[in-house]
Amino acid sequence: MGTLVADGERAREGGADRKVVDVAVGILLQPEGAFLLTSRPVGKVYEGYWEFPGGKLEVGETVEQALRRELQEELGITIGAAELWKTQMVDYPHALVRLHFCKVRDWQGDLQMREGQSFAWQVLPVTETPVLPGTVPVLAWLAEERSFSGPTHA
Ligand SMILES: Nc1nc2c([nH]c(=O)n2[C@H]2C[C@H](O)[C@@H](COP(=O)(O)OP(=O)(O)OP(=O)(O)O)O2)c(=O)[nH]1
Repeated sequence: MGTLVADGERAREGGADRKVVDVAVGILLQPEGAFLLTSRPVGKVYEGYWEFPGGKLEVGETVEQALRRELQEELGITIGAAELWKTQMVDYPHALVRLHFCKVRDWQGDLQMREGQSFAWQVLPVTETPVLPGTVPVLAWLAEERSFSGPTHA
């Protein structure tokens, strides 16, 4: 299971030089506050787990460019501005990832699950299960922002 890495902490597993994989993640927000979760496609690590859509940065890409490409590829939508909100490192057995979470309020096109994912517009508490470990902190940040108390997910 993934372990959240605190700010300033260095991941020791696999040596100090363990490569960090940067990931751009989109929190698509409806005007009333519902947010989009998608399930990880068959064949990927953590298949079937629920997460915010996104993916790894390719060489030379900014977070915003990667997010725009990933959401086009995976969901068939074209996003407007992406506001970088929070960054979180997670140490998984398969990779050490740095997640760049961006809020997106503006996009064009109808949602298409191009990788066979499922999707759900959710509010707190999230009812879809299981939620990816690296997704859980976002729910806590949203809860704080919304003065929501109680469990953030089932
Ligand atoms: N998209 C996304 N990834 C997350 C979240 N939380 C979290 O820990 N991750 C991790 C899971 C993966 O290790 C990594 C994303 O990699 P990925 O395999 O989904 O990315 P990708 O679409 O570029 O994959 P691929 O082309 O290599 O198949 O980030 C989240 O909320 N959304």
